[in-house]
Amino acid sequence: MRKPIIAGNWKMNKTVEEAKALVAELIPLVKDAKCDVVVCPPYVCLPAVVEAVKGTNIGVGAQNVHFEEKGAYTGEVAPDMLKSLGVQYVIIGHSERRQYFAETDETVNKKIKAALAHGLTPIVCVGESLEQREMGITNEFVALQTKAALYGLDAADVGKVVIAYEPIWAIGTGRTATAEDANETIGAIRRAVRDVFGAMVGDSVRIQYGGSMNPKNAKELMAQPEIDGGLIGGASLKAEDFDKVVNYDK
Ligand SMILES: O=C(CO)COP(=O)(O)O
Repeated sequence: MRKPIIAGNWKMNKTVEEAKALVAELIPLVKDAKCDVVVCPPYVCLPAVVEAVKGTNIGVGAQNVHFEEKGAYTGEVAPDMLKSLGVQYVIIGHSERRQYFAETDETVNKKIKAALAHGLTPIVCVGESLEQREMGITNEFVALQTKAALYGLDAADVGKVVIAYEPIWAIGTGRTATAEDANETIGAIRRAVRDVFGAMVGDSVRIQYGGSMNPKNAKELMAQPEIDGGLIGGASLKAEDFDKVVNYDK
């Protein structure tokens, strides 16, 4: 059985004060959740959020990481820096980073390896554009992205990775993939993992859906056999909404 994992990607939202207030509201609401609960605030909020969630069931993730250990990389943050703060997860290869910040399959692969080497759990994002979906190449494209992201990893490490399937056209648009489409594409991602790393790893790797997932559609998406959780943008910015997604089963 794969334990569901629901993570909030706050993107570039919340000051430190706002982050503390949101987490304080969230802690009692999600304390009995059956899934793993993660929040991914901006870098500057990480110390305060890590401190605030101590002793609770909420894990903390960053939204990006550099692949080098240290050095002349102005503006970047190394895996060790996150680890020493008490951060457990890191989102890697979000489509916004691929689109606006020149993230490539190659840098995504390097970042995943660096994160794993430092004991951070990568949340690796893959997903097709609207054009690719309309061309009918969604499954091939996400399989390719997945194989490129995980290239050269040990099977044991792949088992620790979380994959997030986020169709680009569904992010922040209010358009969600139908539960069946999301399930089918996630099935294709799982087959890609199985092809390279074997059935055991393919069957155990957790794959989230992301893209306008919210209190209204969470239950239906989570009922799909291939969907092991969610990566939530807009609906993770309000405690009330994120609570309803995390507690989709109540
Ligand atoms: O990109 C996302 C999470 O990483 C999804 O964002 P929305 O939930 O706002 O569509």
